[in-house]
Amino acid sequence: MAAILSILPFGIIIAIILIIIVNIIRLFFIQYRSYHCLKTIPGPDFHNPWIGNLKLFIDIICKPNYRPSQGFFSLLKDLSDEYGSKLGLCRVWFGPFIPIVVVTDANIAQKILNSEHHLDKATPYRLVRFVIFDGILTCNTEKWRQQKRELQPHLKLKALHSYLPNTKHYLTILNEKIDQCIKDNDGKFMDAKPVVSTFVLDVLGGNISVYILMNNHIIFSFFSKANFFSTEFNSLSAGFKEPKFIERFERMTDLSYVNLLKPWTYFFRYEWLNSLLLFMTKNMDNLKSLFLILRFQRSVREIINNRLEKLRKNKDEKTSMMLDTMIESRMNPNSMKVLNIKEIETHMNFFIIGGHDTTTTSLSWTLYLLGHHQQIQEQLRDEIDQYLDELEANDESITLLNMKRLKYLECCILEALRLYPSAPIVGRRGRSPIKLDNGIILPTHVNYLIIIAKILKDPKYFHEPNRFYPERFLLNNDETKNWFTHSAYFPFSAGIRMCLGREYAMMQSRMLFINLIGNYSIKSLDNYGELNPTMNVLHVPAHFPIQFEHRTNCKIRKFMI
Ligand code: HEM
Repeated sequence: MAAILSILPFGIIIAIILIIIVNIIRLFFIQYRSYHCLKTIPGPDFHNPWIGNLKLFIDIICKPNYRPSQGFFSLLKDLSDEYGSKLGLCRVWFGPFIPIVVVTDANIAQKILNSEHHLDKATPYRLVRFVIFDGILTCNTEKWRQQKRELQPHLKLKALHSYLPNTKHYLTILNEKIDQCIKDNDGKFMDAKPVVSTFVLDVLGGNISVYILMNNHIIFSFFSKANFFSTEFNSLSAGFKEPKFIERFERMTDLSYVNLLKPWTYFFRYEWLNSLLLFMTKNMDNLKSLFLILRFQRSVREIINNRLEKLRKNKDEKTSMMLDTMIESRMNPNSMKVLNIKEIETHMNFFIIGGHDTTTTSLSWTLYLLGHHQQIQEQLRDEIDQYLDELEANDESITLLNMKRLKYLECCILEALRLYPSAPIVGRRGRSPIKLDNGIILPTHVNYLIIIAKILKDPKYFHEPNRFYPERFLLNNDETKNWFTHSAYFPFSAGIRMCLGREYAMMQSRMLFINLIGNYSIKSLDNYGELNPTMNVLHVPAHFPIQFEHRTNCKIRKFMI
């Protein structure tokens, strides 16, 4: 016994060394195999697979005053322009461990997105985990199935119905603010983005947790309780002032791209520590951003805990809203799955951040385009007026179902998303090889970055791809059939891991534009085409000056009550 004990430490050391050696050999083997397969795909030259094209990326990130994520994405776009036009894909060896295949062909994209073995997210998604944790957007397949089951009910049609009164409530406040601006400043706003962004944020906060709507006043909303960073919430009441954490999130996700260049970050999973190191080394202001995010996360936790306490004391206060439903799973002994505080927090974080940025981007660009295309705005106005007349004649109110009658409105929103997709790139990682129609085999463990933004403007599928032309969705000709058959229009991604919030986003967009176009005529005050959209993790929202003018005889207001 004593002899065994004396050699035990030695045995453990040998075992650890063996595990390391086996893993290195395994990695080497995977690397070699991937290298061999990917050699056939066009892409920039490199001399060995351990370093690959890393230098290309380092050059970008080391450029002074350059935004890392912007550089990263424009490099991918440039590479696909240079090498990807023939096959619709190119490879870049993002050494030492990440071969990346950049996809710009609709058919290949669909093949990957619809494959059961390609549900894992690409490695770069890990970089934003320190902000939104290992939530539904970034987690791997096994965890994702569970998270989807938990989140899906809150984004289904039944839940969306219950979100309508809250959305109407915030639209009324939005109108009051715009009316005030018409009185004080001729209806001119220097920047349209905060107008949209604060509305989206308040509605999201309300939809998570509004539970009493009394005399048309919301008594409890996630944000009004949050008091995030002493910024007044609701943000609409604060006069279109965006809370600080929104801007900080943008800056931090941007900077986190620098982590992509540190191979150890792929193994070392404590994202927050990686981030702390990164932000500390950059500058104090970035460090402040990090602490702001941590405070945001702490506030979210506090709200959940307080609400839990309250519901424990009085179960009858429970509503059907997202936060309460999740909390209830903790108190109900018959629950299929008991969510812990961390899991609820992860869902809340994702809902706020994921739901806010994407929708704000899409709405701000739609507004921008409508403000520059008066004829299209006119046509939309006619459709909305006719819809409101019908509602009035039939004594109906605005509902999810009847809003879908507004076909031209839907076309405008979809066309704006085609030109400026909120999520311009999606990424996947393969658990098995995939064989393309042209015989090329893409090996396991490859990261795919699918440039949706480029596919949505592919002239093969979209005639005059840079034109804002909502009617293209109504046509029934060869062009439409072509992109429909090839599923070339997918701004919400595709396959079973596509956007869960699509209907939610469409509802919010429809409501906003029925209200804005119904109430005002809108003019974008900059020169069309001068606004240069930057591609980031998300497309950057449109910042542009805008002017609202009252319409005469508008009927919309009585439908917002
Ligand atoms: C115009 C607005 C939006 C656009 C264009 C959009 C687009 C997308 C895209 C492209 C993805 C796939 C990302 C990937 O595969 O990496 C995605 C995922 C997702 N989106 Fe959205 N989104 C929008 C709004 C929203 C909103 C408002 C919510 C919820 C409040 C939401 C919830 C989700 C969820 C839960 C996922 C993850 C789905 C999964 O992995 O199963 N989205 N979205």
